[in-house]
Amino acid sequence: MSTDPRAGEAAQYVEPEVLEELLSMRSSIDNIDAALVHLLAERFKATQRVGVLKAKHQLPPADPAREKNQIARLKRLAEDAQLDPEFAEKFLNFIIEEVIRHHQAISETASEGGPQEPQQR
Ligand SMILES: O=C(O)C(=O)C[C@]1(C(=O)O)C=C[C@@H](O)C=C1
Repeated sequence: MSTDPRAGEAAQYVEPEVLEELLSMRSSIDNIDAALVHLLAERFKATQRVGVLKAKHQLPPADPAREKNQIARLKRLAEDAQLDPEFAEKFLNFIIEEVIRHHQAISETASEGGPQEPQQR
């Protein structure tokens, strides 16, 4: 039995040469997935800062005009990159929905007198 974590169920029914090719492709997929996780982590760190700023200045969590521009831009980029623009739109909307939830949570914590920056005298 193969112990290569990339093999999955394919190891049971694929010729060794095909399996080798599949594993090589899966290595690239694993690297890309790792990059995606790191990119998303950085994006959420940035949006966390935006959430704190918005709560501090009583700004609404969502900015639909900004979202409209982001989606239009991302769809253009997706088309250029031969990625389905409808998928790019759904993906960005999915992330933004989560960001807005985080912003709302930060704003609720702030309005309940939650963690605040030290007062300057
Ligand atoms: O740019 C902002 O104002 C954000 O809060 C970030 C962000 C995003 O995730 O890109 C999230 C919510 C807004 O509706 C627009 C954009």
